[in-house]
Amino acid sequence: MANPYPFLISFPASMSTLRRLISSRLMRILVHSNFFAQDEQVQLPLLPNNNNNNENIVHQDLDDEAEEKAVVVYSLTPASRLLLKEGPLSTTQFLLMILDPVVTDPFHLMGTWCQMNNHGSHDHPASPFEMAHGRPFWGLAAQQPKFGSLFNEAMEADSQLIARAVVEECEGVFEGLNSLVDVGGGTGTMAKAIAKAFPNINCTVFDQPHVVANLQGTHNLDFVGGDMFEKIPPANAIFLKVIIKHNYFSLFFYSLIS
Ligand SMILES: C[S@@+](CC[C@H](N)C(=O)[O-])C[C@H]1O[C@@H](n2cnc3c(N)ncnc32)[C@H](O)[C@@H]1O
Repeated sequence: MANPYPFLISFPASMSTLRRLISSRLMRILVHSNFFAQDEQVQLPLLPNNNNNNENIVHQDLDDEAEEKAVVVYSLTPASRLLLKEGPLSTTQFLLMILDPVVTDPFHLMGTWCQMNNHGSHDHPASPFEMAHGRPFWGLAAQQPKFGSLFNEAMEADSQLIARAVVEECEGVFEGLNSLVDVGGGTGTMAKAIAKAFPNINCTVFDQPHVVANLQGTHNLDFVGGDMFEKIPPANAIFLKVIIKHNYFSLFFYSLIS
């Protein structure tokens, strides 16, 4: 069957033997970790350097002389399909966010921060994140619009993936509800999916004022700005997704990527 997820990896003849070897090893690791599936290995003439045939994932595996004439065909797996930018359930933005230096830099301070905590110091920063950036996560996300947008897009990508399972597999949870408030609901991806699947439920997305500013609702969806620690809009049900204490934000992401 033709690979429905076209992708081409080719190693030009100009590439050094060492780099080819490294690329070949890298592909093996990616296959081993289920990022690619190795479909077949066929004896074919080497592809021209400027090959534009992108019907299959093709990798010229040049470990030894025998393999020099072989072409190994790979295909994407369910895990790597989630990383296709164009896919409806793409998690690319989420990955880009957790790999952003704003998120990764604090990990380098994790050891120092833990030691400060162990020594009972009272004026230590609340988290490795605060130690690196001098302010809490939400403060930085609000003050740096570029990172704020990256974060919101990441959460939208995650919600798109989860929303499908929630509305299709957990239908019963929403039975009998007239209203629901998604507390810390971000830009409303999850609430939009719920409001669409259950038109009788009035959904409110409640988040920090700058996050929901200028977002348009529908007949059964509205956006309200505020601080969840002060007051939340009343509703039959409260929905919480990925709401965690900011002190542990770094640890949360650490557990995601480790
Ligand atoms: C990790 S995100 C989760 C977003 C969304 N629930 C999701 O899963 O896609 C946490 C959300 O809580 C919001 N938030 C943080 N502190 C808040 C507060 N004090 N009051 C209201 N919302 C807050 C953030 O702006 C962010 O959108």
